[in-house]
Amino acid sequence: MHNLLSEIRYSTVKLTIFVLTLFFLITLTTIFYNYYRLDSNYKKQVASDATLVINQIDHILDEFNLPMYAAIEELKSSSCDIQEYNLKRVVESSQWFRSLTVLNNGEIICSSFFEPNQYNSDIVGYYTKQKLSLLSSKFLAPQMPIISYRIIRGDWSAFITMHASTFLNILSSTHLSNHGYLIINDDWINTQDQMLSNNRVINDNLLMFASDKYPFKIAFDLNTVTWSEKSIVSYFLLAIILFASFVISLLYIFLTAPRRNFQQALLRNELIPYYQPVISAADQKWCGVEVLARWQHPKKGLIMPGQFIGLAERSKLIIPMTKQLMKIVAENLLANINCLPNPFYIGFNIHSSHLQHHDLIDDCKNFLATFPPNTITLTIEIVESHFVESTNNLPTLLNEFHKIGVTVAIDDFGTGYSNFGYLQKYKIDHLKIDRLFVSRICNTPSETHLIETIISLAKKLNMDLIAEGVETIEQLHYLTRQGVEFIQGFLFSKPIPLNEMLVLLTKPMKRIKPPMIIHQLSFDKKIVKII
Ligand SMILES: Nc1nc2c(ncn2[C@@H]2O[C@@H]3COP(=O)(O)O[C@H]4[C@@H](O)[C@H](n5cnc6c(=O)[nH]c(N)nc65)O[C@@H]4COP(=O)(O)O[C@H]3[C@H]2O)c(=O)[nH]1
Repeated sequence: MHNLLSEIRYSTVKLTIFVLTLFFLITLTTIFYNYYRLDSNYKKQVASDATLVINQIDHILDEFNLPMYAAIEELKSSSCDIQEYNLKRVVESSQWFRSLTVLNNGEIICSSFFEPNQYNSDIVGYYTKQKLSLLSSKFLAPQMPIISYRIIRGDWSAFITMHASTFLNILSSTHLSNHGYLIINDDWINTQDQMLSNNRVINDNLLMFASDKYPFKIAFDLNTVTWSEKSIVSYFLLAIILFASFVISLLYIFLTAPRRNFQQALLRNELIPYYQPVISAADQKWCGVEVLARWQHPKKGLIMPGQFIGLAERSKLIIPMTKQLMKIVAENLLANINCLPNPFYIGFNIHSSHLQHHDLIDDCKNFLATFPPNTITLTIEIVESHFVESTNNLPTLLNEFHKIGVTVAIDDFGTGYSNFGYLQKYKIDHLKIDRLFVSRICNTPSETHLIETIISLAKKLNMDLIAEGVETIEQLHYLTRQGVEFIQGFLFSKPIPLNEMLVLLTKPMKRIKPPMIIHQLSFDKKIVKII
């Protein structure tokens, strides 16, 4: 039994862990899936933005080549005096560059911006170090970084200067406008026109893209990107998933709490048997007991079956509960076998699900084997509904019970079923008249006829009758006169714990005599006398 309970506990714990882990994994996967889906979509978006920016900058630089080469060619054949005006016109008409300067053998020949007195090697070196340079302007606009672009044709070369913002504006038009950088050689500038040292920017989350045509790169720093910029939807989705996880976990814990409590009760042996005497109507002596479960709750006290049998059935703990009761009853009664009348009737309520359970027969065999032979009559009480709705294996099962000496009783007989065909179909030993009928004895002729019909039906089918819920002397005598063999009810005793039962067994059962006065009951015009 303990093994079975531990098994149930173990499998429940396993199931709980499994469900929670599964749930946790699903939630986590969903979160990561969404995160990475958004993240990879996001990275794709950044890459496509980067391609657009690079193409646009490449295109602008391409456009510079033509006027620069043209200026070199012009200056090869004419002087700066003549060409200076043209250079200035070219610059004015360009929406991009701010100066155009032509050099020969490294010396400035003509410039749209520099005066001849500024044509020194300092300027030349500064602006023509690289094909493309990012510089802080010395002359153009002191506060604004500039870009210089140089082309070479033989001994001749030319460079233009332009505001870095020309390219930075393009960078700013992307989704990550605030997190973009333009990198020329090793010089970094952000979209706010600030030149930075690269070690302030380099990190693992930096996406960098290089132009194939020109020596520049652009970079986006994803580290500085906030969630809200990535996607407010993903944020919201995460919150919903986490909230749903929380609610479902709470629901799970809340809904499974009664089952867990009951399971704990079984493990702590809080489910105990109470015994209600079954009395022989003929001599009013003990014949046996019906075992009725009680939950001895450590805080709530004694809990009646009406409050937990349903839970035990729903949570599939009714079988372990019955097995545990059988074990306790066997121990209780074996220890006191000498106090018991011989043979002693013991009735257990068996739930219909237990009848499908393959080891019920073994449990009954083991129960009987606990006692010396022929000292105990074990009866399993099955509610009427199970016979009516029974499956095909019921006849086989009933045969098996009879083979091992277990008798079968229909419990709560007559409650709600009008088709009694099953009574002939199955071999049933006892019929327990429900206390509803017993309580109506002598009420009206029709109700009395009903119980008479049940009694005569049981007799015709050779079944022993046990009347449940006998509370009054009138009911007792009426049932005795009708030939009901066994009586159970508060008139003799309520269900009691073992110690009280043992005390009761030592005393002779109180004998209930017929009423001294002739009791007259009037049903319409008939007079019935109960003596
Ligand atoms: N008013 C009144 N009541 C009387 C009188 N004589 C007996 N009773 C009550 O009638 C019920 C008889 O049990 P039941 O019909 O099998 O009905 C049982 C049975 O269906 C179920 N039950 C109890 N123990 C078990 C169990 O171990 N296993 C299963 N499967 N069901 C159980 O719970 C039901 C209720 O059990 P209890 O509360 O113990 O209620 C018991 C008993 O206390 C009386 O004279 N007057």
